[in-house]
Amino acid sequence: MAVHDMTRVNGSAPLLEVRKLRVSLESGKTVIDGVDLTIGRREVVALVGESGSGKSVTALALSRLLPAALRMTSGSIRFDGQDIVAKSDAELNRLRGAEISMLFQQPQVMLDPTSRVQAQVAEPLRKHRGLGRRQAFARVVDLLRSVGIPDPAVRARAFSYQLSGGMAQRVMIAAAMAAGPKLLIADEPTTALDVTVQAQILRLLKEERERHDLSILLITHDLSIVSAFADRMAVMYAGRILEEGPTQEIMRRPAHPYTRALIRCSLLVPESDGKLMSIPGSGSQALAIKEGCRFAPRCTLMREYPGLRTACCSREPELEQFAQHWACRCHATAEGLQEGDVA
Ligand SMILES: Nc1ncnc2c1ncn2[C@@H]1O[C@H](COP(=O)(O)OP(=O)(O)OP(=O)(O)O)[C@@H](O)[C@H]1O
Repeated sequence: MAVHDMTRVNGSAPLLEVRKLRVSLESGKTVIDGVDLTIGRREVVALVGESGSGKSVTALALSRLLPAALRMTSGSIRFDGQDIVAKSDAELNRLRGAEISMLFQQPQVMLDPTSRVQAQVAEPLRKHRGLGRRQAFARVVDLLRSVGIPDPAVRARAFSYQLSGGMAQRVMIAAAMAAGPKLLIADEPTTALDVTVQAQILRLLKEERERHDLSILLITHDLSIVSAFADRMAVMYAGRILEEGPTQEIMRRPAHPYTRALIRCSLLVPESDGKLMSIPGSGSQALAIKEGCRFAPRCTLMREYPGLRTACCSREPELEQFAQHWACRCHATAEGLQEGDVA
């Protein structure tokens, strides 16, 4: 049996390697339960899944920015040869913004309305690159120009409340890119924007990746964005990754019934009964399941193939390899794939 281990991506050592990450609430309740995640250099990896599945907590854990109520209880995080878990607060402070940057959903909320654009974009330049006021201003204007902001010297002196949502997100990207990070974690970066602006921002992120050899972890609910933008995707459910691999392969041949349901929901095409597809039940109770697959209570295969019940409900299925991607095997077994079809 192939073991889920991606120590190399496209033949080279990955930029980020997360192994068996666990995060719990102070009460002891586990919210991230053994996540493995690998991001190669210049690779875009999308993390998808329902609300509450643990995407944002995973992203925050990567640069050790968990809120006080949550703590990492085990696992390893290696970034560019560095052990993130062993780093001191001062070392993490130097890393964040310089080597790992973050981009969030609501740019107008994230920007300080009382401070000028130039101050906010210059902050990482002054902190991590030691630039003086004048040099930093010139660099800010260059950065604003590079993210497509017209009249950058004028906009640099504006306050962020004077910017549209799309412009504000461009400013956030300029600030995130200012110190030349290797990894950008983008948590729903286009969700608050209208669709035409969404496309512009995604195009800009693609350009940034090309220009700066950037790797991106993209968190999104939107599978059309994943399909257009991500090299690989990881599907998260109740604190675990259920399926992971090259985006186009998973979109064409999803193995896990949860992934299949997500893809069908995203198509917004009515089912045979005329209703739009939805996944019955909710994932909110799934973390409480101690044995077996967390998706089992909502799984259509479980109803169609009662023979699966013993296997799926008695132990958490391990991910196994199908062609180039990973998911649990019992679903393939249920669908009658022959031994030879499973790598
Ligand atoms: N500050 C916090 N305090 C307590 N629990 C939290 C906190 N932040 C997240 N959680 C819990 O951790 C789990 C994962 O939340 P997370 O925000 O990572 O989900 P998500 O997949 O990013 O959802 P969404 O798509 O809605 O942002 C949820 O059960 C959530 O309630």
